Amino acid sequence: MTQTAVFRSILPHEPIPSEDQHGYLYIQGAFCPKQQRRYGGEHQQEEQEESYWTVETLQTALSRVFQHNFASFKFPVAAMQVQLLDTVAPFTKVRLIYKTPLQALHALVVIRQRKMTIQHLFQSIDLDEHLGSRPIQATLLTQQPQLPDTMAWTRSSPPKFRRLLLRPGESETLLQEEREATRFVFVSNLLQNEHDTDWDEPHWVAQAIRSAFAVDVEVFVNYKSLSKYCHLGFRSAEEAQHAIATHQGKQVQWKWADATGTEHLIASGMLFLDYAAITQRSRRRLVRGDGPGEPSRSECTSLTADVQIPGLVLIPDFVSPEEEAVLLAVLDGPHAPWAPAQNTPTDGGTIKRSVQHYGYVFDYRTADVLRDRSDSGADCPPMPAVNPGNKPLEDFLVDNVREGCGWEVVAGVIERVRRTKFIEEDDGERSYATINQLTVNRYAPGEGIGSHVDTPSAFGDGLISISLGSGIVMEFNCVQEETKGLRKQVFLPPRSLLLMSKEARYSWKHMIVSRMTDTINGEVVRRGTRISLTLRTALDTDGSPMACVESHSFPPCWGNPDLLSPLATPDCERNHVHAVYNAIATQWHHTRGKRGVLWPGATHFLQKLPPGSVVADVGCGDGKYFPAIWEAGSYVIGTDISLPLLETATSAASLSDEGVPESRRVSERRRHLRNRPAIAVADCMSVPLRAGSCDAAICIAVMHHLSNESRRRRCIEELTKVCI
Ligand SMILES: O=C(O)CCC(=O)C(=O)O
Ligand SMILES: [Fe+2]
Repeated sequence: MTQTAVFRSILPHEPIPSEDQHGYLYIQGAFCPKQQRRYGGEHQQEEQEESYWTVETLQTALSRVFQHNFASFKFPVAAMQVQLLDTVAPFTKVRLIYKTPLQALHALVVIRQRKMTIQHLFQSIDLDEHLGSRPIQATLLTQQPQLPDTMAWTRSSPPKFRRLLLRPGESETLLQEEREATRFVFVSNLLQNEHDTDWDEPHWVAQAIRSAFAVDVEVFVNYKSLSKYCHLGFRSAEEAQHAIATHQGKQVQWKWADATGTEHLIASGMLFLDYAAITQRSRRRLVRGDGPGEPSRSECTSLTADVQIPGLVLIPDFVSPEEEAVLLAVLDGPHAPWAPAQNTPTDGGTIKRSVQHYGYVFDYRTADVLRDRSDSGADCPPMPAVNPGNKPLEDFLVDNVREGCGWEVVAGVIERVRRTKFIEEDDGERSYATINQLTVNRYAPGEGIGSHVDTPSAFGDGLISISLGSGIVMEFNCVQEETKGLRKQVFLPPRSLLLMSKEARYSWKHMIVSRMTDTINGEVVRRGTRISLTLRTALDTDGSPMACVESHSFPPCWGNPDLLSPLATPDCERNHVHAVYNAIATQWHHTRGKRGVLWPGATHFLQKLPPGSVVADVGCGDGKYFPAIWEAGSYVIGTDISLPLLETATSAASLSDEGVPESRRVSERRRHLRNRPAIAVADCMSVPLRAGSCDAAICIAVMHHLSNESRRRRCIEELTKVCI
């Protein structure tokens, strides 16, 4: 036995491994005397004394306590060895080694039942010190390796069972097969209703049941409600069948004698047994996260099926990887409408993470929704609206994902959420069609969100959070009086949807701890950037849902949606104009570029310009009009948003006269101009030429590519600007 041995805690339902040579108990508390404080007379001066306890003194004291049978204070189980696991004050961890696992179990039960404190322990050896008065925490340990996956239920989430009874519409053959295959058994008439106060120690009851059935059986008792039934998990279906065959209808009277010799009645009456199975939800649990040597360590491994907070639902893979990529590109892209930093202060300063609000602004200062969108700072972008035409929503999403139309995909995913029928315990199906507010949170590694309940008067029931990019652990803290302080962690995988409704929404605070890593399944995982979509129903002051303010105009931006900034390139232009020209630039030039026909009106206009004029050719493409400008005796400065197209204007093909009709050739006199045309990559929304620096501007076959009126107006303004 060395200090480096690996231990894991035994949960109440687990069998105590019979192969364990010894019994191990882990106890926790502050085993060091409190620093003594003396108050000096009138001046109330505080004088502190350093703790003089050392590892040796404590080791001696603890050994005296635990290695003797102190009948007087009813701690009759002497340990073989006492190991102090900490080497510095306040010495919180101690491991006791007993001769047998059963002895360790007895010691555990005594410590728990007597709610033993450290003060209590040391009184038995007349140690007059100021010691802690909080109950010691005791856990039974084993050196056995982890349980097989099928048995490794987490502490907070034992499986849920159902009786294997024939339900209307179900096949009898199927039921028979299920009964033959299950290793779980329902037992009733087993537990006493009238029990003494010492009775309900889980390990103790479990031990009694085990000795009646089989040592290796798992025992699942609902101790909270002290119901008269329990479930047993045998190692195989055959063992389960055997147990039913041998114990059905048996008259029993089981007692359990504790270490002091006191007998406790566990069961009396006629047993009834039946087949049981675990429910679908329980199957989805992850394996236990207890790390080696650290009993009861809370780890962030749980899915909602484990944490069992009523109203908490997690749907993995709610968005596809393709949808996620497109959503991240727009929501974290250059045109994402982040809220100005001054819009996001909390009491303690400015919140670190960036946020976007749609529909209604959530004001972190007042923890309320800004209901009047005409107020300054309340004019966030409207909710992205779907426009699927006659298409089913999912086809609309597939098409827009393929085309990379990100805002349409945001709108489609919101609509998918509104149409989702969530299965909630007790209530059956429920959907949240009234969703009218979206907050996008961007968490860089190390960023989080403080513990909160979303303001009940600001948002209705049903808070939805979709995780994109990195997964993260969300922590829930119970605020309900009876179970206050209960803490649960849920891992939110990327692309999952989390619903918080009812108890999970109103009686639990949620938070994301600001840190760089999460421990998932015992493994420390670095966080990446997480973008979350929080979808809620903003409420009016009378509690009714606010109107849904939505728009098909993308990209969304702050301010009046009718006055969309013309400077922002809409996705449809980016994807259907820019990307297309970039891709086809060379072919386009060959097939219709220089060799195509010029507009007669345009050539006429150019010829009428006074010689020596400077002409801006905005959206010049491959420079098709350059020769006509030069031949008219003018100079040209060409701009275009597509670099590949501009490159064709200076390519070898452009410089050669091969295949170019006589009328389109550049004369010898103008050759020097052709060899180094003045060109620049530029957006026609912002032409980089000084106002009035040109004599004329042309903009040919461009305007129809601009997708809204404000952009077309803006382009014309730019053309006028360079000439006037
Ligand atoms: O990022 C999340 O998933 C949760 C955000 C949240 O709780 C909130 O914005 O109120
Ligand atoms: Fe929240």
